[in-house]
Amino acid sequence: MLSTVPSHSLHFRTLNPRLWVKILRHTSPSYSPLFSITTLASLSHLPFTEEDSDDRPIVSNNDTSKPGNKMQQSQCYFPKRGQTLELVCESLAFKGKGVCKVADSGFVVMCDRALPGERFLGRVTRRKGSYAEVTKVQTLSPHWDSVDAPCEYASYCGGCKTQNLSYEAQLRAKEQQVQELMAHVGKFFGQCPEFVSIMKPIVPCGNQFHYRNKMEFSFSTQKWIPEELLHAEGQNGNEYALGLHAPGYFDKVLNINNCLLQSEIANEVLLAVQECWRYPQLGLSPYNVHSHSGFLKHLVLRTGRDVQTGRPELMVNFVTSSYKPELLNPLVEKVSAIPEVVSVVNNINTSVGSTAVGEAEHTLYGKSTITEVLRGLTFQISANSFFQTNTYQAEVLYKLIEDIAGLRGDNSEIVLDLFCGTGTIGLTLAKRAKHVYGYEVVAQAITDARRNSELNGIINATFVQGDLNKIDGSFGKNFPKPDVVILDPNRPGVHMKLIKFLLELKAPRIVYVSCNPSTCARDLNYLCHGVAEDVNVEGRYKLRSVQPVDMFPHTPHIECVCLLELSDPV
Ligand SMILES: C[S@@+](CC[C@H](N)C(=O)[O-])C[C@H]1O[C@@H](n2cnc3c(N)ncnc32)[C@H](O)[C@@H]1O
Repeated sequence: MLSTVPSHSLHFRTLNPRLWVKILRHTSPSYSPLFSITTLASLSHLPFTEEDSDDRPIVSNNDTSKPGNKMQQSQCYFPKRGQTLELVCESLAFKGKGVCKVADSGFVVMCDRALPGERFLGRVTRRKGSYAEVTKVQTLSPHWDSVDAPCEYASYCGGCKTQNLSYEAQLRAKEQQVQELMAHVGKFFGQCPEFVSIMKPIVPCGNQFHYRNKMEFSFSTQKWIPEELLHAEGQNGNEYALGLHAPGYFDKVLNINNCLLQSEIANEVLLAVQECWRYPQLGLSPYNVHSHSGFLKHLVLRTGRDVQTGRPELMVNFVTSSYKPELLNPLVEKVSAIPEVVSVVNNINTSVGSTAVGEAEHTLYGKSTITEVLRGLTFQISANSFFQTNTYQAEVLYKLIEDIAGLRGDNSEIVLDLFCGTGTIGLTLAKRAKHVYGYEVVAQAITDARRNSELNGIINATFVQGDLNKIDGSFGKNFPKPDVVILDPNRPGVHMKLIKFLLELKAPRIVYVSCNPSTCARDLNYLCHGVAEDVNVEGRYKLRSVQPVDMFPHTPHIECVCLLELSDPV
């Protein structure tokens, strides 16, 4: 029987910058671009707990028992709001923020868009207990890895944060982040002699631009103008905008005519819409998120591929606050004149929130879905179905998953695909498996997964809708014991109930695919070392490999594929 969870309220907190504060406080002040065993050795004793994920201060002003000690000095030192500091960025951490230490005190500050090695002046904007946030005022000397960002919006846009760091340096920073998290949150350094060989070098992304097959732009009554452009001639913050949200603003949008992350053809569509949607005679108004009035909410562009010709095919999705197709007609005519546009849909979203998913959908031109090919299988993609956003790198990722899953290929093994989405991973494994069982919470994704298996003539896959955070004793009764479990949760990671289930299930192999290395490291720690707060939960797995994959260049996101093997197979 599964034991009860003593303190699971802690479990779903996302590990936050405080963790980096602890790591950084104890590392050398000089920037070390590569993973350093010395650094990690000096860190291995640090008590990284999940308390690091809440907002309580982890240091106090009173703790000054050993004057002269650098760490103690840092505990006494707090910069003031508005104070300007000269800083050197040491590494990239949480959400791609640059991490720096104040000279002499070692006090940690975080700065958006500061690059490792960059010396700059930063103004303190916020104090957060044990660390402070600063905004960059002026770069004094750039890092030698800095490059000119090719995108004209790179300095202001919330989309790409590290475009002006060379791609090689971005990869090094991501690799270092994963290693440090696995060492300290996963507690693998020190406990695992093969740690260095387990950590694989990051797989770079072959296409560093134009890699996103889906982009969501927002219409707004308020065009965001960056501070440094405020006084430039002709700049007016009251104009309408269509583009991406300014970092930190839900109500201000940076107007964008071209985004280097999406396909060239998607940019053609964006420009076509930009050229005409403001014409007064069309009577189109952007949605106002304050007064909840207005019509146009989002423009979502999805790029797929015609299975027969291999040519790109595009879906244009107008998300509006009500159903008035006659108002959209001129825009539909304009975009459907572009030959690659094969589908124009209208999602109606009457809620006051900013989500682009509609309660109702109408097809205004062409088909209601587009297609894409992945690992030789065809997938139908509708406006709201989940699909890996970087198709090129998803091919690489799924090949890795297939290799790591290590199916014998004699169709004798059972695969359990947890958090299966539209079934893409399970379906790519089905040809080598006896049967695939997929579980997923979103009903529409399960419908898509079943349709995708039919479309590809796959009959050995079963997809079930269910919430994996709410499993009970009956979970596991409807499928045979798996040989391989695929775990692909979203950012919060795996719930303790499921961790315990997996530890009881004792599948020989688990492939953990993660888009958040901090929660991944936490869960791997539980699966390998048990749960410190619950002596009844013992770890049963050995970590065999951690393979970071760069799916999203110029952003802080990191994907990892990890292999776990049962310690004592019975
Ligand atoms: C990172 S996606 C992976 C999707 C899929 N494996 C793929 O590669 O396309 C995570 C999936 O987990 C699903 N999910 C999130 N929370 C869940 C829960 N509590 N129970 C079951 N599925 C959940 C999401 O809806 C999403 O489809």
